[in-house]
Amino acid sequence: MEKIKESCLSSSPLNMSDLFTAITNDVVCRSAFGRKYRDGAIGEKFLQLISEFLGLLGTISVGEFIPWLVWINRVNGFDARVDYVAKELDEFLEGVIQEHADMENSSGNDESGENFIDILLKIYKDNTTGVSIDRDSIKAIILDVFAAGTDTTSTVLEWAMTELLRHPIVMKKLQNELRGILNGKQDITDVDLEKMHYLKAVVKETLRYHTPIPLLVPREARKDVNVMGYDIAAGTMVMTNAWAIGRDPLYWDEPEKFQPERFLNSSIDFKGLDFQLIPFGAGRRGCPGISFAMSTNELVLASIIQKFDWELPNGAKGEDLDMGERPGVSIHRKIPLFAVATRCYF
Ligand code: HEM
Repeated sequence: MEKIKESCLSSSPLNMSDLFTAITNDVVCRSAFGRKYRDGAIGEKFLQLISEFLGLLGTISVGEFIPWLVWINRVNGFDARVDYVAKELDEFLEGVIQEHADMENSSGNDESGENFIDILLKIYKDNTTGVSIDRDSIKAIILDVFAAGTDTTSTVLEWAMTELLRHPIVMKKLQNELRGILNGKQDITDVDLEKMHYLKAVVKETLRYHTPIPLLVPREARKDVNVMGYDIAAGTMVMTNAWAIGRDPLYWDEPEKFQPERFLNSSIDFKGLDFQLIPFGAGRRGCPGISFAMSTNELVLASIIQKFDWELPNGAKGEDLDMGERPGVSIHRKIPLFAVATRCYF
């Protein structure tokens, strides 16, 4: 907030895309690792590795689709990049785990400020719980949370802010709701968020209109099935186009318009039970991070929209914004979003 305030005082444009990436990195790092990993040589290396890792996840590997062409991955350097990133990330995560183990040894069994790694390490050491976990699994779980939770959440914030800047009436309506509920209060609580129905509708509409992972995560059919008249043989890789479902005119009125109002008097939710809106997938492998993601999205959006007025730089209009998308597992803006905080309310 201080950084935005500074830019507001000097009326300088802020790279909102970078800002949202930094916030979500910090939030997930503090929950998963117990501290931020942004500054210094280690932080820089970590961010660069994560970016490589996500890039590799989003790369189409020929061998995955045409198995006899798998040798191409060796020739074009894909396998070498995977090996390099796997080794470096493993070393990094080993270091993080060791740091926590050392801290615990030096400070006894202090429960204060316990984070995800501390809890996993406890399960690792404690064999009275009936649950066992090895060191590799700890590393895999932490990386899973980081990779699944950071990029996706910042994508939602980036597109939500883009749409708010393109739709000044929606922005004003949201600001009125937030300022009405908070009434000058600076800290936003869970109880406040519960009352913010328009905010929730804006986030839902962003998840529908800019589905962060458009093709979800591929699944494999375990047995022969028939879905809506289509035969799917056991072993077939199935991809779900959640983006297309979210824009299907059979289920949505004017699907190509960004209209949060459509969710105000509707019970449609994204928890995997209403199949016309499945940005988090569905079923037992559906996203376990929904609550974490929604709290982060709602809290960040509510804070920046309540505390500041926003405009596009150099008097640009919403319709001037480039809406191009960058390919990847989660779909970011092709060009970073810049905006100016024109007035500060704290
Ligand atoms: C807006 C943000 C997010 C979106 C759109 C999203 C979306 C998804 C999707 C589509 C899947 C695959 C579901 C399926 O195949 O049915 C998934 C899986 C997963 N997500 Fe999220 N996610 C988000 C945030 C998070 C966060 C914050 C975390 C953790 C803190 C998280 C952790 C995971 C994990 C661990 C899986 C794998 C689950 C499994 O394979 O059983 N996600 N997510």
